[in-house]
Amino acid sequence: MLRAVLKLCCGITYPHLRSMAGLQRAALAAFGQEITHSQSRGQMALPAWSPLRWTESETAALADEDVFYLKQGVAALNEALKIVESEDGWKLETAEKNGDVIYSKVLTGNRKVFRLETELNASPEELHDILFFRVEEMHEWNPSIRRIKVLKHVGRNTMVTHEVSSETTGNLIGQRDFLSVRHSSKRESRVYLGGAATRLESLPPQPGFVRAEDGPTCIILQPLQDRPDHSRFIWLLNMDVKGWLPQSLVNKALPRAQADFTKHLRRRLAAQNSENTVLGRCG
Ligand SMILES: CC(C)CCC[C@@H](C)[C@H]1CC[C@H]2[C@@H]3CC=C4C[C@@H](O)CC[C@]4(C)[C@H]3CC[C@]12C
Repeated sequence: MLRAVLKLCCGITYPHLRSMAGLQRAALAAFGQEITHSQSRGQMALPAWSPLRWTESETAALADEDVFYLKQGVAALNEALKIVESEDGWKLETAEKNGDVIYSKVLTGNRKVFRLETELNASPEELHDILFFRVEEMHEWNPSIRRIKVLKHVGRNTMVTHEVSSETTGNLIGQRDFLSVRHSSKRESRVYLGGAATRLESLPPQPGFVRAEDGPTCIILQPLQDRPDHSRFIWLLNMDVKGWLPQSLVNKALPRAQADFTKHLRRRLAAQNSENTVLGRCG
């Protein structure tokens, strides 16, 4: 099992590692083995971004099922990054006054995906906190979400979540539920969030709900060069909403849902910022 984790972490799945020269890769593999040894002897602190960064007990307790979700999460992030970083085939959908720009692209198999790019008034760390670690609070600031529940944690950076969208609020599509694996990773100053539809025996599709499939999807959070407390926000929406709906309706609703989500995220950040100002003044 440990070998599986090591193989996973040492780069078969991370694209920037896959493209490394042979010698570098060998060095990294050796480094990985060293880490695993030192870690099992409890000698070494790993950097914050490292996917190997689990406590000894967590690693030891990692069941095959956990490795499965971890692998799925990492693979989802990598696949989504490949799509979002591809250069050709993107078409401008909308450009808003607030800076949101949405592009779309049709993938093989006729799936249309959407890439929203904008700037947000928060650092990548703050957004990581709001969008990943505090994902269960999302319904409090986003009316398109009914509820989100974390069903399983694998370490700090991987989880299985159940999401239910709202039945109303500008949603042309109707209520859906999603079961997803979500994974986050930090490299240098960037934060990456990835996700994809997954399965969990204890939560099969629910009667009365259409289970949609999210992903492979990702969000990239990158600090602005001159303002590190602001972020460039790039979000790939890649969703199969399922059910019987005209494609033209779905293709209209998705970028709208994406713009809407970002609008509420902005409001959430503005509320937090004004709260900080008040607290700052009082303190
Ligand atoms: C169009 C209809 C069917 C759906 C509308 C609601 C959509 C936009 C909602 C439903 C569930 C939501 C996702 C739930 C959880 C996460 C994980 C988080 O780390 C980033 C945001 C992300 C990825 C949300 C993005 C927006 C989302 C996909």
